[in-house]
Amino acid sequence: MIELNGFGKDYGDFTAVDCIDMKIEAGEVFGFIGPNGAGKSTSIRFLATLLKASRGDGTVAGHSVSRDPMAVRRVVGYMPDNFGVYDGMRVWEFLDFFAVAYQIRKEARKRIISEVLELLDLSHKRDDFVNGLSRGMKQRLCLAKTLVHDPPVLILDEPASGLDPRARVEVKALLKELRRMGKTILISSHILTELADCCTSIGIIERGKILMHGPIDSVYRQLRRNRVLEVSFLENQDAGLSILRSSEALRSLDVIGDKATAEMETDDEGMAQLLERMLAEGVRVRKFNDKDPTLEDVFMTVTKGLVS
Ligand SMILES: Nc1ncnc2c1ncn2[C@@H]1O[C@H](COP(=O)(O)OP(=O)(O)OP(=O)(O)O)[C@@H](O)[C@H]1O
Repeated sequence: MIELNGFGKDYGDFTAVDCIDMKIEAGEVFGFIGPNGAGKSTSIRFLATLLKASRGDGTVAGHSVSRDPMAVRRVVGYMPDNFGVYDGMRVWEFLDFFAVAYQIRKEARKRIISEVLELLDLSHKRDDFVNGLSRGMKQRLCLAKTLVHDPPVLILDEPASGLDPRARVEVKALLKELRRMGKTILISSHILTELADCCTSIGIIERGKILMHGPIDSVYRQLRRNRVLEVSFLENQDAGLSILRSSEALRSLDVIGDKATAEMETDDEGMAQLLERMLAEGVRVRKFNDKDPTLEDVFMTVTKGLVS
């Protein structure tokens, strides 16, 4: 649904984005992550047809971004990182303004505006002035305006930045709802825990280069040579620890009270055999947990923190 093919962007002598390839399938929620200045907004603004490529191209729903930007605009709802809302306009007028820009007929506009206001939980603010809304509400209104032409693709640049925790949870719930409605969503965020909950795939960019991208599970798996095992012992802890220590897969071991945290270089089969051995030798365990890495772990492993 969204592709970048050798896309690159220079600002004068400076290469902001090198030459990147990226593919996002229909129905995905793709988290685009990277340190400050990595090239996320540049790539996003190109896909939203607001910036010309220095090299390469991209497609959205099969339309070339460089050659057919008008077709791309019809299928994309774009929310910029620094959104502006027009003062002196009421909420419904703001949405009507965008609906007119998308050439939606007058009869349909009223219905569509009511629907998006309801979806974004802003119906009660319909006649309020935009500049009187809280930041969270303005952000929701901005998301509402990306939906008025019912685009299959949403490109959202930091939609939850500056929001309080409750408003963030609401944005997350909204993303899930939009995914359920069949939208393909590209979202950039610094808040990794936020993305981990709702993304199906991710791309990590640093210094204008894609370091890794794909379905979130496969990204985790690729980084999972060493896994972290957490064991809590109920009985025969010494036997359990000596089984761990004698394992060739063991890379490090921390023991606090009845809990052991072991870094193991092994696969699923190796983990299963370890548990079988413990049980066979009379070790009783309360917890045997093969701890999943977090998106933060992935991010810290993949990026070098070279951009600031
Ligand atoms: N108009 C411009 N002129 C010159 N340099 C620019 C311009 N826009 C962006 N850059 C530079 O290009 C690089 C990539 O910027 P971009 O905004 O794409 O990064 P980002 O990953 O979105 O960062 P952030 O997370 O801080 O928003 C940065 O070094 C930035 O300073």
